[in-house]
Amino acid sequence: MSKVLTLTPLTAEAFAPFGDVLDVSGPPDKMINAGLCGRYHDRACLDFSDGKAGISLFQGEARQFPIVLDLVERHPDGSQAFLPMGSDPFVVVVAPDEGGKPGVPQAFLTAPGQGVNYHKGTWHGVLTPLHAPGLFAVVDRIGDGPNLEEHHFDTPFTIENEIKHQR
Ligand SMILES: NC(=O)N[C@@H](O)C(=O)O
Ligand code: NI
Repeated sequence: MSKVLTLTPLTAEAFAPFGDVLDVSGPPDKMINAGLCGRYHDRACLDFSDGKAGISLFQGEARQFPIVLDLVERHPDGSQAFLPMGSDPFVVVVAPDEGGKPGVPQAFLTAPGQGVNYHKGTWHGVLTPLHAPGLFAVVDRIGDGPNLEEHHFDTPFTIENEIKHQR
């Protein structure tokens, strides 16, 4: 038996306790390149206990709904940003920390072009594309040690393909 998670549109406000939403909503912070480019400046908190920041490419398998969530993870030593290299929405799952274990997860659907940056230590689902090729640039910590803590839920959650708009 699984518990159903409601999928809601990703908003910066709802995601704020967990990380940053990267998108070009609103006016740019500055115009550059002779007025031909808007710069949305310094929009994510990159935070690494040690090591260095790196950029990797992830090619994730596209998932079909209903999506079963039985695992979340976190990176105690660094933030992790997922920047889609296409315009397909993807599923983002986060959960609050409750005494070292994840609480009830929240599932979000990104708008086309939105990326996310999980703050250091935030419980999150693994990369969950919905469309091939599932190509993402990932900015996270490059350093020693696993920088990974996983939690397997005793009872999995199910994410249905039904978007509920936030009130
Ligand atoms: N393990 C890994 O690099 N990927 C995960 O951290 C993830 O969030 O997808
Ligand atoms: Ni991760």
